Amino acid sequence: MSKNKQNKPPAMHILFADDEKNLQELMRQELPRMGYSVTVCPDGLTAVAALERESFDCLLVDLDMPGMNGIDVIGKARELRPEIEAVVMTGKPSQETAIAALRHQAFDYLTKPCRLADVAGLLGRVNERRQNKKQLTALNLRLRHAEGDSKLVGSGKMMDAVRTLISKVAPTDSSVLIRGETGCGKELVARAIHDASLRADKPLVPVNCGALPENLIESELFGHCRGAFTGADVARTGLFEVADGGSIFLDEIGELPLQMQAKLLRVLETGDIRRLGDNQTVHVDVRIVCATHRDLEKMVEEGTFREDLMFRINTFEVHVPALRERTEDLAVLARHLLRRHRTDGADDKLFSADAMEQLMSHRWPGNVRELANVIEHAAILNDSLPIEAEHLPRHFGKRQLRKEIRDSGPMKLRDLEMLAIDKAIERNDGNKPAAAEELGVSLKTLYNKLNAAEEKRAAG
Ligand SMILES: Nc1ncnc2c1ncn2[C@@H]1O[C@H](COP(=O)(O)OP(=O)(O)OP(=O)(O)O)[C@@H](O)[C@H]1O
Repeated sequence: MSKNKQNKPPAMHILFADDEKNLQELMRQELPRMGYSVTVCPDGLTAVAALERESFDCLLVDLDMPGMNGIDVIGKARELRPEIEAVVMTGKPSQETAIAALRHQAFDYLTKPCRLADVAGLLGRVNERRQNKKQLTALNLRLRHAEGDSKLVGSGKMMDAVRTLISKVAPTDSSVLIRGETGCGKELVARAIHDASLRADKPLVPVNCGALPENLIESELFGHCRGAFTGADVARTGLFEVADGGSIFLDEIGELPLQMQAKLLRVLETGDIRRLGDNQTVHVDVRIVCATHRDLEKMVEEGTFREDLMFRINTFEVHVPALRERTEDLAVLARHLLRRHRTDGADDKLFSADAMEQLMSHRWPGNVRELANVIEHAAILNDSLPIEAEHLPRHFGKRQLRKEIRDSGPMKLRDLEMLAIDKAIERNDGNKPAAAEELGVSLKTLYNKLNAAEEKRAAG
């Protein structure tokens, strides 16, 4: 097979229905020459019978046929083969028929007599649209895979409360502020809100405010004109415009610099955005969903977050609980996350009792994201099921600590405490607030203990 042929999209299968004998013959002959296969029908009823029997990519149908007209054939085709692209042909064009065709989502409209070149051009466009739809489906699949399943797993009391809040606020157009620790599922909640809203068929555009370089935030959010700044070689549509009609998810809103907070507030209040370098404003209709793991009230006190912006975004708050606060969901979440990698095995045989006990006894400072990573690690290491404790990451949980205690011989309680502290700091790559969180003490207590140990060491 030549390379060219390999790249060619598969030919379309066309259903042609028209009562004109000449046209039937013409299409029977010419459509295969254009590279398409065709089934020719002399009337509407025969066309419907063909639709029941075979699947087609495109329906080319005359409007006026004896027995069943073209609009009814399209209607039936929509029921039987929803993916089909329909093109209407008529010798007597009128506004009513054009409107009826559009109402049935016909792709286009051909007036008879039509030239073969017009038919070829139109079928080329139908084919292109088909390819674009396929690409879109493939991209959506990839996106779903990258984002994971958007189902909110967990049936404990706390997740039930979150779900109730989502179902109440979703259908309104209120701004929502989602709060919770890092990795606890805030983005998933934002998606659930959007999916249950009246904007569900429009885009949800996620923006990680913490990941955008400060000098690019404004152009990312509001767009820019060509030449607006050095390097702006082409105009760019901002994410607010992309989200028009849908929702924007401003993740890590607490990371937004003060100057941008002021600009964002203006946009939220008026709905008008101005591209960088443009004098005109554009009106957008966007629902705002924000998330943060930061204490915004404290930031307001410290002067690093605008109070007026906080009031604008927190009309409605959803608090997503940390994983350690809802251990009742841990087993079902662990199974759900393992199913992202494995489809074999019965649900109740996915983890050994020992492995599950270790998962249950961990404090999960990184929440569900940490659990997802631990499980991915285990799924890669273990070909068979159940997942055993030894497949969990080496530094994981208390296993390592237990082993060190066993290997170290007699030990003072104080030393045991220091060992737990050292391990927690090591596990969290030196991040003391995360280590304190994992140990279940305040950061201040952790520092006090470290200082006391240091003083003791210095004193010999
Ligand atoms: N209730 C849940 N059910 C199923 N999967 C979940 C749940 N909560 C979180 N996850 C999964 O955990 C991972 C992290 O979730 P998500 O990105 O929503 O967290 P986040 O709070 O937005 O994180 P960050 O604070 O870092 O932005 C994702 O893979 C997500 O699918």
